[in-house]
Amino acid sequence: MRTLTIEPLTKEAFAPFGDVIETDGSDHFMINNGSTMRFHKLATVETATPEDNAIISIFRADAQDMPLTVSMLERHPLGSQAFIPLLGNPFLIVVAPLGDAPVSGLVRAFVTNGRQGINYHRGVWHHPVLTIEKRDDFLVVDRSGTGNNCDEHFFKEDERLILAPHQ
Ligand SMILES: NC(=O)N[C@@H](O)C(=O)O
Ligand code: NI
Repeated sequence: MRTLTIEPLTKEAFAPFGDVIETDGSDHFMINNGSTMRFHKLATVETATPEDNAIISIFRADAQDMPLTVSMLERHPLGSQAFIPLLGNPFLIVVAPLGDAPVSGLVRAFVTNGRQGINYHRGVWHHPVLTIEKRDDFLVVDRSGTGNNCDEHFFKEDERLILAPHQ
């Protein structure tokens, strides 16, 4: 099984999968009579139909045992999904490009710097949220509506991957 190389998250590297929500290196303009910087439209919320809603939730996630065998990825075919850390901790991301199924050889892993969130574009394969801390909180912005919005793909045994952040 391939051990994933964990890359530092950058807008450029993550572009095939979605947006990086961060102030570093992001355009901004002043509002509120010059007292506030607005880092405007860092990402957009994708939905599928006019009846859909973009909703805001909080995920309180517990750490997975590491090293982790990545045996599955999921995607949301009807909308995007954003994770913004609430406690300033780095977290891990595992993604694969759009397609009918994730391709094991194209799976990539990233680690955030604690000041970054991400917005998975609609249909991008990703692992459910992966904390580094024992428990961590995320603001999550994603789509609510009718229909199935979560496809899961389970890798064959020889396609599984290893995520080993502490090695
Ligand atoms: N199921 C759910 O809401 N969470 C996943 O989509 C995830 O990416 O963590
Ligand atoms: Ni998800």
